[in-house]
Amino acid sequence: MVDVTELVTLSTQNLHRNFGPHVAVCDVNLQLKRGEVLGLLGPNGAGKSTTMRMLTGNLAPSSGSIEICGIDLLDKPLEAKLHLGYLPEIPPLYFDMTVNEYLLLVARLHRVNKQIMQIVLKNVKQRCGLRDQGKYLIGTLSKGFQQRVGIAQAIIHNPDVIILDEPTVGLDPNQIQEIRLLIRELGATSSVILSTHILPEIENVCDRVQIMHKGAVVFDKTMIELRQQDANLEDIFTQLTRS
Ligand SMILES: Nc1ncnc2c1ncn2[C@@H]1O[C@H](COP(=O)(O)OP(=O)(O)OP(=O)(O)O)[C@@H](O)[C@H]1O
Repeated sequence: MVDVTELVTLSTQNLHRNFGPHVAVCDVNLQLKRGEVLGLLGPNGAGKSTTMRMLTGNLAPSSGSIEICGIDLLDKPLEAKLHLGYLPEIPPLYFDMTVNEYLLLVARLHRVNKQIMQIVLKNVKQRCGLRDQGKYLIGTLSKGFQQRVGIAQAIIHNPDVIILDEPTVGLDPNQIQEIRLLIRELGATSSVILSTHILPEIENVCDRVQIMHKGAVVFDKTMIELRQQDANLEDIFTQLTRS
């Protein structure tokens, strides 16, 4: 018999964040299962990045709780973060390091075992299409390749939960296709949360979609449910976020 709690990799209870009097995120309750790719949609300022920053331990909630693989993120941040990979809106890159130097640094920070280090580095570069870029300074790479390095740092330690804030922004159509395939591949074994403004991206890549508006989750359905109801995501989005 499968233990359902083992399938849940991330859960939040009444997640809330104010900036002074402004409510940026309001009572977000979320459960994510292993093997699930969740698309987070919302107009500018809806609260997506604030939510993701809280889920990754980069911003303290005003109230509420977050568990990653059953570990309380606020009580045991280091332990919980071992299970997390995060690509923020602006990738955390060092432009004066080579790709190899940077990925080695990130792998060490994530406590990747020394004995498997070279295999891990080779593997992540291969998955992210960076096989030939290892010796280049990150600052000299194109935007698309820098984005790939950003994704590589998020997945290098094989995390259970991967959070990607607009991962395909600034990429050309071929690169977008490759990154979408990679996200699907990641979603086969991990849980992925993906924020994007591109509706077809959600339709192509995600198993479930949530729409945020004014800090709250106003829509939550699986792609199967949407298809069964013959619902149009663009119409739903416009109706729910017009005001
Ligand atoms: N550090 C901050 N100080 C004050 N207000 C903030 C701060 N960060 C975010 N906000 C506000 O919180 C709200 C939610 O912002 P957030 O960046 O989470 O939205 P978003 O959905 O990610 O938007 P976008 O799609 O434009 O990236 C906005 O009104 C924003 O101005």
